[in-house]
Amino acid sequence: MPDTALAAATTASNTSLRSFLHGLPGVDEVGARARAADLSTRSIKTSAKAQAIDLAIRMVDLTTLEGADTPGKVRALAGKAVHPDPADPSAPRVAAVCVYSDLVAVAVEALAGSGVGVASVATAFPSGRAPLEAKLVDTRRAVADGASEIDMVIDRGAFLAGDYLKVHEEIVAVKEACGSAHLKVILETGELATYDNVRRASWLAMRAGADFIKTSTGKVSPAATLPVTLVMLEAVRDFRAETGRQIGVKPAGGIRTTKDAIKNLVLVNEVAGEDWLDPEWFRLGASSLLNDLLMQRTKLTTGVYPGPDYYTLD
Ligand SMILES: O=C[C@H](O)COP(=O)(O)O
Repeated sequence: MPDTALAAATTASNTSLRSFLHGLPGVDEVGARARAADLSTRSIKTSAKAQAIDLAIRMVDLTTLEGADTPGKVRALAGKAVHPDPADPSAPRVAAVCVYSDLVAVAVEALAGSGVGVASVATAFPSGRAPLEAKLVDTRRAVADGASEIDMVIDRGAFLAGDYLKVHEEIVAVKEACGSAHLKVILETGELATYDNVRRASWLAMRAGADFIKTSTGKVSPAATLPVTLVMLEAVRDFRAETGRQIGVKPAGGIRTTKDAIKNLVLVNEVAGEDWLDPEWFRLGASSLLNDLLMQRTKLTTGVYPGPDYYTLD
């Protein structure tokens, strides 16, 4: 894509955004599925597996996003984020704990000095259906309480209706409200209907200032499928080639096993490249992946699986 096309997309008009996004090359859906399936069959050596598991742990955004969340649950999760395996201090800490905005202050206090970030969902998560003013209040409150990362949802209704300008402007406004906090933009790919839309939404979010693009809220199925993550990894790769700016990727929702995590890491390496194989550029949003990573880690070290009650609940 010529630079002039990219420059034109910065003009804040729906016509220019539409022209840019619909001018992106179409996604070969069959090809994307086939490539993701092919890459997911790659096996890795035992020594590489140990490294991959530790990397995956360091990439986890340990998430609780339930209506029944309590300060006590968030404190327990924070403890687990810092010391995932109480019996093995060599187990690395996770990247961040991800909570609703009203629980940010609790997480920040519990994680003070730990190096684990606090991410907060915002902007009327998970639906995204609220006036922009309310979304900005939500964002500013989370940042004021100490969130270092904001996970915003896009307005899928506006996107699907072709109102790209509204989506663009909301992301720009939320980015500004974030201040120094990093902004992850959730596309909710399970509602975007086509892979072409996933590519368009990725570019729209990146153009508007996203630091990360994230697949899903975890509240809609399908969530983080490998072909969708592949399309988003292609987008960040191509965006960096065009602009020199590197954007992170966060698949989230339904990632529960070490196998799932390693398939994602293979995808990152093969599609975007090893520059993305770092928690700064790739995260795994998950509420119940960490225990499986810890179990597989212990199995590699000791040769036996720990019992089912060994780890605290995710
Ligand atoms: O952002 C993370 C997701 O909400 C987690 O989804 P999950 O509960 O399916 O792991």
